Amino acid sequence: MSAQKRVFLKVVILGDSGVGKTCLMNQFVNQKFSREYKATIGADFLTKDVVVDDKLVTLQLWDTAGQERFQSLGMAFYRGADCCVIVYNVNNSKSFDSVENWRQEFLYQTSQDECAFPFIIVGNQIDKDASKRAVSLHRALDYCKSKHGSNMIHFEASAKENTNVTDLFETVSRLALENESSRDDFVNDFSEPLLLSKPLNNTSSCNC
Ligand SMILES: Nc1nc2c(ncn2[C@@H]2O[C@H](COP(=O)(O)OP(=O)(O)OP(=O)(O)O)[C@@H](O)[C@H]2O)c(=O)[nH]1
Repeated sequence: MSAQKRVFLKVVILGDSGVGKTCLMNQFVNQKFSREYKATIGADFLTKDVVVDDKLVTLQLWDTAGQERFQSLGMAFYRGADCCVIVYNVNNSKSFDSVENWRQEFLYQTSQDECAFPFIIVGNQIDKDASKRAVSLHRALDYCKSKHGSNMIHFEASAKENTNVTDLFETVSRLALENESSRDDFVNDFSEPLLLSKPLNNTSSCNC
């Protein structure tokens, strides 16, 4: 197979402990879900080859620790990100309250332009009983709208039931690609990419 130019994109996934960051990433990359909770220590990454609008892309997805005692280790990996995903659990109000703290911490650590840098906010675990809901879609959209001038998109998802996970990472890929400017591209062999060429849908909000 002939070598094609490949774009290398870095995505950082943040959010409180237990919201499902690892599970979302595993569902997208390995099509697997585990009920077992194993805390991420520092940060860990997986890669996935995708095609976005005829461009070959290697996504490097960094899963960072939500647990406070491991967080400072993970911050070292924020640098060079092309997109940031912040996850909360729709059944846990505190995890939603933390979203803005994660965003501010990321902006502080990376000195990114608050208006230009792309953030994707994800309400995970929507598969659980509706009576357990603590964060309504309305509340989440209001938060996004309140960040006037920011490049922010909101999704709801379930890593367990694989709801919206592909659409979520398709949007991540597109936003990261748009944002990518000064990062290194490289030429590499290309094998079995996931084709991401259909129009975006299932985005529940708001490019503020
Ligand atoms: N019902 C349900 N459970 C989920 C979902 N996503 C994750 N979980 C469960 O939530 C727990 C925590 O998931 P993780 O993906 O490890 O959470 P994390 O955000 O990576 O946690 P840290 O590594 O501590 O930052 C696990 O027991 C998962 O099985 C989901 O969409 N639905």
